[in-house]
Amino acid sequence: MKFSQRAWERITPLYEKILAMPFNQELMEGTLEIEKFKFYMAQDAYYLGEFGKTLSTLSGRLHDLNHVLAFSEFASGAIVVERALHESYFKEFGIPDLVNPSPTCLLYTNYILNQAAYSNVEVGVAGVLPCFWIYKKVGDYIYENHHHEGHRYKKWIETYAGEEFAQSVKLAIDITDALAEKASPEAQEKMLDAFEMASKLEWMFWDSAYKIEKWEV
Ligand SMILES: Cc1ncc(CN)c(N)n1
Repeated sequence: MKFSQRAWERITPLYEKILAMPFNQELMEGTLEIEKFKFYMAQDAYYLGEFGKTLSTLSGRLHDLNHVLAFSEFASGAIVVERALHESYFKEFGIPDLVNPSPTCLLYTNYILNQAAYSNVEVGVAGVLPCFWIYKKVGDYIYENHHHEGHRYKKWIETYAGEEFAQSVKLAIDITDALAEKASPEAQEKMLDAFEMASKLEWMFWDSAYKIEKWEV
């Protein structure tokens, strides 16, 4: 069985929980409070900068030049394409440019950066795969089930359900599978653990946005 199949099987119950989260259900219905969406967007802007750095770090550590190129393009995609989405919402909602990361956002970004810098490269790659794959699946689910007329969060929905994003996701899955094929069984277990941990952190990220998480101290 391919690594990606094993990985998805491992997180399927968690993925079902992600779909059912109030943040995603209300975003799909268009009833999500603007304040929650604004908080999410601001935190996600911080996240994307760190995600871009993580992808660049991985690009520099990969061996196959096709993989190096793919990760360097993912890095610029995360910063350029997704930032465009954020900027339009930033203007619409008046979100400040400088964002202090919430506890969950800091935890998540530090986790992926740390894995990318200090774990075996295939483990670092497995740690960013949920950022691609879960967003694609959630984006498709929301796209298929939302009402299309005048939806408040249309631009967000179209970004993650779009063809351009789909191609990146497929490539990220294929690269991860290729790296897993060459990895030892122990390294493959670590890859699964990193994939699962990042999936949990995706859940936490949406949850923290719904709660408008604050630093208590
Ligand atoms: C938290 C998070 N995870 C993933 C993605 C999609 N790159 C995102 N925009 N934000």
